[in-house]
Amino acid sequence: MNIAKVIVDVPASNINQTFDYRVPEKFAGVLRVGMRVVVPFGPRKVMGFVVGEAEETSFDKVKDIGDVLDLTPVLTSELIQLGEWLAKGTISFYITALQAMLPQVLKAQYKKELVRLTDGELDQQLENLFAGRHVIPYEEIEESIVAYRTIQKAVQDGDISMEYLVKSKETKKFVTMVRPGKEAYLLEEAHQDLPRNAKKQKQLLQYFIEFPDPIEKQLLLHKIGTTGSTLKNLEGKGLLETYRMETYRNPYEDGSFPQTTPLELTMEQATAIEPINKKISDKEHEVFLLHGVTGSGKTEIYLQAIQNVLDRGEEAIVLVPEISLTPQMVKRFKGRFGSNVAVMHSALSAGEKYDEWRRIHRKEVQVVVGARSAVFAPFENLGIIIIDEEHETTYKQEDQPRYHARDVAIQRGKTHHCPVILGSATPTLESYARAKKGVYHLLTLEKRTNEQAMPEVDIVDMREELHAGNRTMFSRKLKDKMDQRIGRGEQVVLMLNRRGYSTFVMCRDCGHVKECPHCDIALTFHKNTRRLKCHYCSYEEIMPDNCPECKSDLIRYFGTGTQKVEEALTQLMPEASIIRMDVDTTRRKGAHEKLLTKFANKEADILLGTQMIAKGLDFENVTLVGVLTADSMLHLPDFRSAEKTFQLLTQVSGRAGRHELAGEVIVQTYTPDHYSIELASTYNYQDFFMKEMSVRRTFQYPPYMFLALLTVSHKNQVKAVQATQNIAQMLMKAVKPETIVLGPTPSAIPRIKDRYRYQCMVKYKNEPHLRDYMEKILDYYSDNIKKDDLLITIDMQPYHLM
Ligand SMILES: Nc1ncnc2c1ncn2[C@@H]1O[C@H](COP(=O)(O)OP(=O)(O)OP(=O)(O)O)[C@@H](O)[C@H]1O
Ligand SMILES: [Zn+2]
Ligand SMILES: [Zn+2]
Repeated sequence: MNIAKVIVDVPASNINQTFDYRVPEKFAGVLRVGMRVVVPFGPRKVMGFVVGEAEETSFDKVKDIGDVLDLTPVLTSELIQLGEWLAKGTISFYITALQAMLPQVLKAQYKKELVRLTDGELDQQLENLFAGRHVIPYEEIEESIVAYRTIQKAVQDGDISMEYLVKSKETKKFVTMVRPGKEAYLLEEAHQDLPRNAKKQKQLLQYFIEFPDPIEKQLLLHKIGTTGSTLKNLEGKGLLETYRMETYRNPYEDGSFPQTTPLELTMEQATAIEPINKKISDKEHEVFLLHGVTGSGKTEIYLQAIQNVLDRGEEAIVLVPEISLTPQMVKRFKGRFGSNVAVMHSALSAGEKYDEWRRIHRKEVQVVVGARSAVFAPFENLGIIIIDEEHETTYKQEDQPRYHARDVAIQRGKTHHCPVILGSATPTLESYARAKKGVYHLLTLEKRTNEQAMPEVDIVDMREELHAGNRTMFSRKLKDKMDQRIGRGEQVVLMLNRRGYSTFVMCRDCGHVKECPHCDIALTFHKNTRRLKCHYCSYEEIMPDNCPECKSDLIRYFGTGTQKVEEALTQLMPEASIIRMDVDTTRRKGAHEKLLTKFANKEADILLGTQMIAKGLDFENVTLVGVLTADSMLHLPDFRSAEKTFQLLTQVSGRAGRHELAGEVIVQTYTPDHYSIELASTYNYQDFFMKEMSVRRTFQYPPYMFLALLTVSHKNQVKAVQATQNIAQMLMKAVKPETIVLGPTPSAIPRIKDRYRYQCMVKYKNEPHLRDYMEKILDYYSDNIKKDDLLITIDMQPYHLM
């Protein structure tokens, strides 16, 4: 390659294109498409991706590539194209789309070093470079005479490796290994020659006489119960050798998952998997919507379809919503496929994420189970992509590039000619409507695998409780049932639907609510610090003793946080033991898993938590599920609120009675007649779908119409309104007459961090050029964006309408 076409790390609209750079002699034969480079850009040096190559360029003055950051490409050609598609579809910069596909560590220029992995002879130039050291700073290459080719080859041969210095507490990247330095009979001789009192040395030797395989030093010392100095003695005599070996920061000890074998499929499962397997063997793309009630064995279908893919030497991506929340899910995949599985989710440290990514990149695993961004796993032979709980909104990314993992999965499925499975007990209206139209292939599982009936759901009207004089947050029925179940040694799950709730502060005398001075939103009360905090900016203040308006001292906090429920529960049922699970108690890594294990071991009677307990949990002994406030989401300014309520109630009800013991669900609500609550209580997805579709048709929302949301923000309110007004007019002139342009309207949160926010919504059926119009708008305002701090965000598939 003479000329490299580079996308530089400068996210600006006039730079959203490739630039040509000459490849200097020292990188000839080394540089390949998909690698990251450092290039001069104006007065600066910036990072960039090589996305294409050419023998010559039409530009006169072309600068040289400054440095090469990778020794093997980090992006495949498929991902480079996917990046272009993604940037177009979401109206993002190409560079932003490319960076979204890579682990954090590869997005910036981290310090690097070269690590020697072999004790064997290296190339002489490399030997001189290392000069007896194990690790050298990467910059030393630049000052040395060693050719990049030589380094690249040594890396490919596994003699050295290039490491990023990631700031991470886990530095245990290399372990020291111990192995015999001499043949077994020589060890035995030495063993006999050792003096009697050299007990530990003898034990060490004895160990290697019995087990000559290398073993990790720490483990060995632990086994023998001795220290490093004993080992040093034997090393000095040449009897044992130590060396360093690279290990991955493996957050899941593979060995700790009991192996599982494929189950014999039920009739329903067998019928559902057949067309999937057919597409796998025909190497054809198709999207399947697997609609199966909770506990119907969707996961077993995924596992067996994946096995089929692996048998063909192909690879599989499984997306699950924020996997840290479902360690049980990881267990199921690791249990079936062992160390062939990489796990990627946000709770991993940057270093851990990079390690998992690298196992995929190096083709050491064939399966990845991960959250949203795992859809970009750099596999080259994909045989299936699975999205579990496809209705989860976490599959939509809320920053640039604002993509939905479902769209990316389908795009990759087309490229790789492989099936995509969307699985859910409560599919989104969009997906189900597509399945009904035959765009997706609908597969249905109506029964639980154990033929258990879905648990009975009882709706309790909390208004009646109030009339009857019960002012607690627990209805009499729920309280009675809890007593009964706990008395029998069974367990209870209580869910507090906190979305849309917070603990705000209000004056009981004048009704004044403390709001953030910079954002139009109530401050949240944090009990442990007695401070009020804004969840949109970082503003905080001390909880006042008196109302700032009327000076009354009756200023109190309201709302139902999990803490508050826990307190009330302890008062109501002092003998019951409770595990509370919410953002506060699960912040620390591994905390989530610990709490769940405790509950599974029956160390508590009640598991109390937020939404996070609704998904994927499977406890044998849970026979009662209580939902404390089913309707708190219903009144949010979001056209999906009924759908979300239905989904959540169905999911959480599915937690009860999954095994031998029959389960029961109690749903407390102030709006017992709302169709989403009524229909969820009878597990009637079909009727819910029909009803909600007619609502969406009436109000012209998806899936009848597509939406695009444009949000403008500025410190000056007038400027924000004017720009939005102008944009709405520009759009109205451009779009078809049947397309609806709404706005300017203040956003649901009209001010955040002192910036006023206005929005313009487009509802359309068919606007093939809408993205172009949007880009023109960004172009038109590019000066104001750069110089006047105007901010315009465009979401072509909005989920948060705030
Ligand atoms: N063919 C089968 N025979 C016997 N048991 C099965 C079979 N398939 C699945 N199971 C068991 O049934 C239970 C429910 O299955 P699974 O968790 O896969 O359902 P699911 O549809 O994924 O549920 P959810 O939507 O609640 O996550 C599990 O304990 C699983 O091991
Ligand atoms: Zn007051
Ligand atoms: Zn604020």
